Amino acid sequence: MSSSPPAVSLPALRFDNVTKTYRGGQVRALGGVSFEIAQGEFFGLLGPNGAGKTTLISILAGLAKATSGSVSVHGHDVVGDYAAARRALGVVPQELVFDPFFSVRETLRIQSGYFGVRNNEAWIDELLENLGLADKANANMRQLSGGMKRRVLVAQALVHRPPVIVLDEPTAGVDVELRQTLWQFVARLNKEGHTVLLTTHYLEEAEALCGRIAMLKQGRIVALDRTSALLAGTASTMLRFKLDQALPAGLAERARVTGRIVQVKAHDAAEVEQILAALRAAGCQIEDLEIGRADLEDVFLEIMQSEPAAAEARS
Ligand SMILES: Nc1ncnc2c1ncn2[C@@H]1O[C@H](COP(=O)(O)OP(=O)(O)OP(=O)(O)O)[C@@H](O)[C@H]1O
Repeated sequence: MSSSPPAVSLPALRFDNVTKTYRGGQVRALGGVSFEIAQGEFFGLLGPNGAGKTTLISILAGLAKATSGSVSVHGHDVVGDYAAARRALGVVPQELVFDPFFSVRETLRIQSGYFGVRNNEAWIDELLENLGLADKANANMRQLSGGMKRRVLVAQALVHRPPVIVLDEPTAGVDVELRQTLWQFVARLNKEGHTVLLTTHYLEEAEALCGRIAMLKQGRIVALDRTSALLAGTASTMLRFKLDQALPAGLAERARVTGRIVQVKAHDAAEVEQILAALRAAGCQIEDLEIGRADLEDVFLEIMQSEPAAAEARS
């Protein structure tokens, strides 16, 4: 049996100066990533495409090897103590890979066997029920829609009741119903003490769910803080409106434009007035004006645009 100190004093996950290069050092996916996630946290890992999120999760799950540095799960090194580290983890991968010949229930039984868990039917039933899969238990994997397969991926990751749950973009391309079902269930597991590490491009989800967030850019952490602190640390007001014509010079370079929707940041009421005056002076006909608080997407864009990739983590 292990002689480690009581589990509660150990971080759930620890990344210590993790680097990863590909193609003989030509591609640097991770450039020295260090942070810890405490047991029971709901933690978000955000970053643009290619930032290194999946690489970090692959190293954590033992699917890729770090070029240098180390990663541990509840104190178990993912290389030196692979079996124990892997047992403590439930990883929901991005890609849907299944054996098409097994039914949903058989798939979950096989996965239980892989982790040496016997007599797991009650928990498998609970997973099927909570993930809206109960009526698909005997369906073959190849008969399921993409969204249903994704539910099975989640069930598969949780079959051995891991204390740490890792979700790599679990809601990419899935419908609203599954997102709600999934978040309800994951939030319940988190309340019951499971640690959750989530990567997502849906920043609204990260803002609603995660207590702390790290942002990766080009393989380095450029922000790491409580979600509330990240939100508080940015300009507090956003003007949002619709516009069918070009923005006047001076506003165009400060604005975020998505189709007809324009968003401009303002630091205070005087700046709001200046922006509206500039629009009026340029003869812009704006519609559906809203003045609201900056959200995580605004914070994310601000950090990604301003932080040099080589910046060290703020914690
Ligand atoms: N097997 C590989 N060979 C070469 N380069 C790779 C390999 N896997 C990843 N990379 C590179 O490493 C970097 C990080 O990729 P990674 O997939 O970890 O990013 P990500 O943050 O998960 O992106 P996304 O949001 O698109 O999933 C990218 O530049 C990518 O091209």
